[in-house]
Amino acid sequence: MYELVNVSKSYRSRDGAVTALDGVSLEIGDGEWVAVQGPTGGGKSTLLQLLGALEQPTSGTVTLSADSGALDLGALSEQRLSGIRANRIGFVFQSFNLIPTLTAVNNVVAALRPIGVRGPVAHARAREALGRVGLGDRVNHLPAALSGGQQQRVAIARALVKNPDVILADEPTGNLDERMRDEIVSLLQRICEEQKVTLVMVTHDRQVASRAGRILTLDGGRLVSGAEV
Ligand SMILES: Nc1ncnc2c1ncn2[C@@H]1O[C@H](COP(=O)(O)OP(=O)(O)OP(=O)(O)O)[C@@H](O)[C@H]1O
Repeated sequence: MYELVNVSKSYRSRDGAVTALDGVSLEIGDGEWVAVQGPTGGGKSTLLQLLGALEQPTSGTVTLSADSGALDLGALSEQRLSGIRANRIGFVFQSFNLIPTLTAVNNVVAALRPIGVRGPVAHARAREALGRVGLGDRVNHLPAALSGGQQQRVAIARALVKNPDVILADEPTGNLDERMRDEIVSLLQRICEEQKVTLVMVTHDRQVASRAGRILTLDGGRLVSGAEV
């Protein structure tokens, strides 16, 4: 799915350049579930942003497999990258990031618009995705009328509705209590297994990470364990 070769990422800040990732090389296979751990500032979110084609590496290569051959994400135009994000990558965040003025179903429909799926077809697909995450009876609720766990289910439905190849989740259980955490992780695990979707999850929670097939540990921008498949 992904191959990273000697990837570094620096940001310019007022105090000079900050190296967020430093010489990271790794592979992530199709359908793998990988957890990303490490101390704060270690580079976890930066890695997810590179995998999500939201940022490009300062040096090294990030390649994403495609039917047409491997795509070098650092060499593509913003237009191509946004097409890849819209079609192939689902994002799930700690703070859910739902649009507060849209109902659950319309939040999910919004993920289909950039790939040209609209109208009744989009609504049918969104309802079906909400059914898959156990929210078939909440489709017309606004986010504020849903619990945190339910809002995260809507966000998962929104990520999955386009049938992505990969879900990138940044602390998806960070705002949930333990019971909700376990439900959300089980849901993501089950759906990704069923749909053969690759799952990369940043988490500070060791119990969550222990359920992944592999744990990557980033410290000071360097990959200190988990590179080997
Ligand atoms: N847009 C940016 N501009 C400047 N510096 C940044 C930017 N994004 C990240 N950094 C810096 O890069 C380093 C790695 O940040 P990153 O957010 O990837 O770490 P993290 O492991 O996700 O941390 P946390 O667990 O606190 O979320 C940090 O020193 C951070 O301050």
